[in-house]
Amino acid sequence: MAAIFTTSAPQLKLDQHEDQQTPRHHSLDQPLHSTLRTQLATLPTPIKAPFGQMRRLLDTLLSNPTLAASLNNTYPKRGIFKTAALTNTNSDQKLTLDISPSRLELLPASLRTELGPDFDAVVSFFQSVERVHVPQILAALSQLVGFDMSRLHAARNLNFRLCDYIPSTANPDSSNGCGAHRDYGTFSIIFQDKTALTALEAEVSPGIWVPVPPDATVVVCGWCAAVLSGGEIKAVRHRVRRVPGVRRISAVLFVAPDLEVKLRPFDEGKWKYFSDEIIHGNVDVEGFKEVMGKKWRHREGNEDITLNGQDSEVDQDDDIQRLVWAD
Ligand SMILES: O=C(O)CCC(=O)C(=O)O
Ligand SMILES: [Fe+2]
Repeated sequence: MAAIFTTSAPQLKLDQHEDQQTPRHHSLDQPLHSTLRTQLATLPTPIKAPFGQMRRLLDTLLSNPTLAASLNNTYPKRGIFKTAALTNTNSDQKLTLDISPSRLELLPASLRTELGPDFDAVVSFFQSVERVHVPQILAALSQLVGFDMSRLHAARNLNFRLCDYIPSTANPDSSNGCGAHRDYGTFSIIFQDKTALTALEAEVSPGIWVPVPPDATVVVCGWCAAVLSGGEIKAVRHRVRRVPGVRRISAVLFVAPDLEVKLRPFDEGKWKYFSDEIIHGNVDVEGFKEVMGKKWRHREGNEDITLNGQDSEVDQDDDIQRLVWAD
């Protein structure tokens, strides 16, 4: 089913779904590039994620603050293992472990040894996903948008992230595992540990949230894909609902264009839908990541910001919409 433009809001809108029970992401018989166009796409035969080792690594870091501090000291600017949810009741109620390729290079060999085989298993899992699935998805996106996306993704602007939705956060009754957002980059591959009850949800039309099956490995496109494709690819809003007492782990590989890539639609015919900032080539990936980064770190409890004296989620999303789209 094709996506459509509307003239009043020059953003891709999903067609109304006849039956809102399931997100349109798991039609495995459709080629990947056609599902990426409007919704989440499912990877039919994903690499198996080592969730047992992931869980053990997260448990080790949580129960060993000295080890966690040594890890965080290798990247003092932001840290690696983030635990704001242990003390912040309003932020996303999850812990994260962010190990980008560049941060990995900063790890001393002795610390790597201390982190042990579980850490190694997690790193090699992400490296396999990068080797196998990233080219596959970039090829599908290239076919969809009609230009070679892989040449914009040569410098490994990636992040390997584990999310741990532990029950014992500062706000154990909260259902907010991960607040509604769009990812900043080109796409993210989300592996889930099959935990039922808690759910990753996608917004299939404004205000309509639909759970993704807990055993699906999904591809969610982000803002960079939406802009570069001239709105042909949708940046899907998603969130994670949490259930008290239930732990969920996910592993996410975020893929973004190289930092110096200008965020401007490849097809000039689409420029009219975008802001002056975008069409004049004033927004590059690095600058856009900086703006978005403040918002997601705020949502995750790792940075304080106020926007126009407020910090509501709606304002934050509106801000990005204003930066990207024409009035
Ligand atoms: O945990 C998940 O399933 C999704 C997490 C997510 O959307 C994110 O970290 O951007
Ligand atoms: Fe996300």
